Amino acid sequence: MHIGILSRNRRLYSTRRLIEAAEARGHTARVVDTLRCYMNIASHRPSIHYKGEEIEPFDAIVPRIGASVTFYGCAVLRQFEMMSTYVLNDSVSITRSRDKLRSLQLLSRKGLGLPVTGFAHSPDDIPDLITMVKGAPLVIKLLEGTQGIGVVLAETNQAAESVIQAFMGMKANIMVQEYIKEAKGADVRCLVIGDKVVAAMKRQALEGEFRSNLHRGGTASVIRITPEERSTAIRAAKAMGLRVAGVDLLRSNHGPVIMEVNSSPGLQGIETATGKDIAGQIIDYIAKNGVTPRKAPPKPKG
Ligand SMILES: Nc1ncnc2c1ncn2[C@@H]1O[C@H](COP(=O)(O)OP(=O)(O)OP(=O)(O)O)[C@@H](O)[C@H]1O
Ligand SMILES: [Mg+2]
Ligand SMILES: [Mg+2]
Repeated sequence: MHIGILSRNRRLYSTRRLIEAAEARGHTARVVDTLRCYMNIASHRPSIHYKGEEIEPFDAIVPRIGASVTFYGCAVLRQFEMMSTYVLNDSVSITRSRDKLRSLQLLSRKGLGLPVTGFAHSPDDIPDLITMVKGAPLVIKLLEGTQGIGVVLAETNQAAESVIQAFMGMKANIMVQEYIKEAKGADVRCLVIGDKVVAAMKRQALEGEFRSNLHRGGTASVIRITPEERSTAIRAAKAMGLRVAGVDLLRSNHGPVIMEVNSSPGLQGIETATGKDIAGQIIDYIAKNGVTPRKAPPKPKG
């Protein structure tokens, strides 16, 4: 196979590992800088141009699209889809996963466990919103935050009210969530490939911190997950339409609750914690399940 890895930077751990894994299996791989792809979308024969030339055909594309380039990255990925190239995660699923509210609404519809979560626009509705999510302690989150930045724990209703007011005053989109205290500052990352959880790790927050993000000083260790956690993670990835996903769970008193589903999960933390060759498993999955024949684009219907 000839695999294209959509990534901004070839030196990133996950990108490097995917190339290594592809080459180790006798495939070829090329890093394509997402932001250097450009295209004529009105052409009757969809194509992508790259640094002055039409890009070569790929058997599969592995999108590694960072949160800051979601919009353009998904447009490029959609163009590959137009060209009938197999994409590991498709543009619709990635767009979906980047909107925390939309994701939680979808997961809820599938009956998956979630922390009680509320969302409101008007400051007039704050007291009611706080009551609706059962009062403090509450977690308040910026919808577009990452790496734990913009996630605040409010210990009292009064603190919650002023933090929500402040965020609303800044026109920031937020959601308000029940604080899962019994998780004790830990979450579980399940790495899903296809219909399997291939690896799982526990991330534990620093002493005195509730956010377990590795960027916030959290530490990762290998963990055994329960059958219920396993099936929750697999169903969550499926509900989102993702073939590869990092599903983050909290261990609550009423079973696993999903915090979020990541569509470009990092490989460094989980490979280091578990010692598993996740990049290799991703390439093996594509070789087995992916790769549509390149020369036969589907006939237009109707
Ligand atoms: N409702 C909650 N109850 C308990 N702990 C929570 C809750 N929500 C978040 N946390 C803790 O805070 C951390 C960061 O929250 P979250 O993952 O939602 O945001 P983020 O990491 O900033 O977003 P992203 O992962 O998309 O970058 C989580 O890993 C978890 O440890
Ligand atoms: Mg997170
Ligand atoms: Mg995330």
